[in-house]
Amino acid sequence: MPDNEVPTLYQWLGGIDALERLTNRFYERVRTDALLGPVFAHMDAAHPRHVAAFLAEVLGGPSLYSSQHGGHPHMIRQHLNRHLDQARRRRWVALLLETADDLGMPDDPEFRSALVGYLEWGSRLAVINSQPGATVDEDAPMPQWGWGEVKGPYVA
Ligand code: HEM
Repeated sequence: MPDNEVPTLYQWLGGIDALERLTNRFYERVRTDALLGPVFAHMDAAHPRHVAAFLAEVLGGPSLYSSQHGGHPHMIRQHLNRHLDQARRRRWVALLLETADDLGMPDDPEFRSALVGYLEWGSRLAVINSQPGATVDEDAPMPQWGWGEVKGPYVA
């Protein structure tokens, strides 16, 4: 990457291997969590890999989820009628961030504020899409998330 080029969030966090480490460890914890365990009781063994592919694409990496896993409409479909609530959403976000800390993922203010921003947005949409009457927009584009207001990593 040229020195003056701002990395994507995907590059900054370490690419697909780092994301798969994150989701594998995260869903191990989810399984044993009192609030979230029952919600994910029937989760497929490939679920952590699929979510890593989704996050990779959102955070500026390759279009793995669109090309191999049905794209954004498929993800939305997975949340329909799950009746998720704010308590479960908050636990989901908190556990993911704790797992990122445990794994020593980048914790600079710029990266973490962008990551938290995406997780807040995405998890709130998951709750909305899980309520009775929610429908899937088959043309929904994949979200794209960047550094936001901080514009890039801190350079001393
Ligand atoms: C940024 C937030 C989120 C993202 C990016 C995300 C992503 C995904 C993706 C990509 C899938 C489909 C996986 C596949 O294709 O196999 C999925 C399924 C699912 N998600 Fe989420 N999700 C988010 C938030 C949440 C939250 C907050 C909850 C619950 C508290 C939740 C519960 C579920 C469940 C129960 C499934 C189906 C699991 C199964 O196969 O049994 N998601 N999610």
